[in-house]
Amino acid sequence: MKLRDRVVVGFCLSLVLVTVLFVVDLQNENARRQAVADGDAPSHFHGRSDRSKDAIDAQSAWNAAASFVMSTLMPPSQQPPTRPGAPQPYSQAANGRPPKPAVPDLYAGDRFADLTERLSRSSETWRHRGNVPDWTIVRDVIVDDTDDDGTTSNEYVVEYLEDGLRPNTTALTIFHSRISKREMYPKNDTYVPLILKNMSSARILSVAQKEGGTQLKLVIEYSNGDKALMKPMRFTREQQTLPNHFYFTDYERHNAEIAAFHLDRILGFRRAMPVSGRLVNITSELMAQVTASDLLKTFFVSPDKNVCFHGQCSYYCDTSHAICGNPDMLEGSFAAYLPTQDVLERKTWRHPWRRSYHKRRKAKWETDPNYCELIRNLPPYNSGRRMLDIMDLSVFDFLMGNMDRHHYETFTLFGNDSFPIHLDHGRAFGKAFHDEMSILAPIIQCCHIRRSTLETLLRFHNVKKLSEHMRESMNDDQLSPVLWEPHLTAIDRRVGLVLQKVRECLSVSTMSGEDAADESHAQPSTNATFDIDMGDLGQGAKYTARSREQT
Ligand SMILES: Nc1ncnc2c1ncn2[C@@H]1O[C@H](COP(=O)(O)OP(=O)(O)OP(=O)(O)O)[C@@H](O)[C@H]1O
Ligand SMILES: [Mn+2]
Repeated sequence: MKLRDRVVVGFCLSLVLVTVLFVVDLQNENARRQAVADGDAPSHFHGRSDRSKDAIDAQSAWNAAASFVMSTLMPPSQQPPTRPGAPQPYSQAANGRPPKPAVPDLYAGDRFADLTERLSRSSETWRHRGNVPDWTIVRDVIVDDTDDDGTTSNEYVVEYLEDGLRPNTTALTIFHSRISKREMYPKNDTYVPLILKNMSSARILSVAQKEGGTQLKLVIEYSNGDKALMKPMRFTREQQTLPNHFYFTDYERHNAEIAAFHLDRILGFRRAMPVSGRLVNITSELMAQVTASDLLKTFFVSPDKNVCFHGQCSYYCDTSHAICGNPDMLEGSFAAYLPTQDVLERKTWRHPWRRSYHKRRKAKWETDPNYCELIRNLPPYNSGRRMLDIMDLSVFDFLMGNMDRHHYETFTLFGNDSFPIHLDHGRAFGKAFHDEMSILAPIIQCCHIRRSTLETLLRFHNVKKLSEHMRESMNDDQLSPVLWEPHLTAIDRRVGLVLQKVRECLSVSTMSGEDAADESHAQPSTNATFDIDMGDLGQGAKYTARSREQT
């Protein structure tokens, strides 16, 4: 081939090559434009075909779906750690993670017709009616302790103490004079709303720290001389008990105190003092009214320019656990003050189903299934109302998840046959997605329930839900909504769980023939055989409130 021919062929070949390169480049350019129009970043995709883009899209969608499924469905312990040794999330809801999946409500569709039928049987079939003189022989599950005519005899503080109480000039002093042997206040009491209103709006005259107890509380005095016990807000409503905290190291929740008062009233117990929420200004309403220097010197301004204070107490009273306003507005619960001890003395009792307050030890009742037999032989549980009051307290605490019932108090004026005061509910409403069945231990182990309490629970289960009553009742509170919704769901679910336990008690007692009229099987008193120290069950002499954890 001549040189001229070679040049022509080479030129033609390079023309073809340039044309091919041009066409390829044109295709890429079209594809890039398409990718931009699809919203995809060009850098993800230069030089790849549509098929490979689809594959990448599918892969990333799967990865996202898989990581979502992993994070929502798998328990945290099985999830691969994001970084070895990385700190684990500190709390459940406050950190933005989705709340736990709903807890199944096993008895939502069960109307407990068997329990309703049992309650409808004529009164002649009730073996124990009125005061129970001897609990060692009672094996009835449902016990009716109202008198034969359906009434309950009562005595009032005012009949005894007219001279000792402050003059009846405020709603609270009148309330004090009407405290009775049966209850703190009567049904539909008109003084309760007045007291709630005053506590949430009256001018605060003085502020001091409450001695005793483990966490910070303030004694608030109003211009009319009335007092309230204030527990300040530490966390938002959604904050749950920290997973690694015991019941005795849990923080107190101001909203739990408010909700517990409403729950006690709705259940018809009326054994708690009225508690109201209030938004206060830390600077002008609290700090300005403090006179004690040891409290005053704990107030400070945080780096975020919020006003804070921490007070002095044995748990969580330091700079790192300070109570802070926003920037100086703070929520708190305000519990109406009880009459002073020198006027109306109270007695402190160790709760028979008290927990161990120890991180490793168990209480006697947790290991001894016959524990109730010990208790039913002991005063004040062996006669009168106290046994049923402990069962009521167990229902009350179970519904709100309160594990911190170490002691309770009664008014000594009325003797042993008087109600336990429902006090100190700051550690209730801590776990909305967990039902702590051990709180029902008194009911499970003794198998007794007061007839009126059972009727009330059945009504809440079958007619208007307890959560609806709670929502309505708490609606007027200044801090409404008082409870996080999952706690209200939990309350309804727990009503079903109590009813189921009562049903189980009834079926066991029927199977063992204890339902028959013959009571000859009554247990002899086992007073002589106690092998544990029950010495301080009757009083709280050994009780120190400084730090409750047992070492
Ligand atoms: N409304 C009230 N009026 C007067 N005194 C009260 C009132 N509520 C509680 N107290 C008293 O204050 C003490 C401490 O209150 P509370 O138990 O609510 O606080 P706490 O810090 O949770 O205590 P603890 O750590 O002992 O459980 C109680 O033992 C009780 O005698
Ligand atoms: Mn407490």
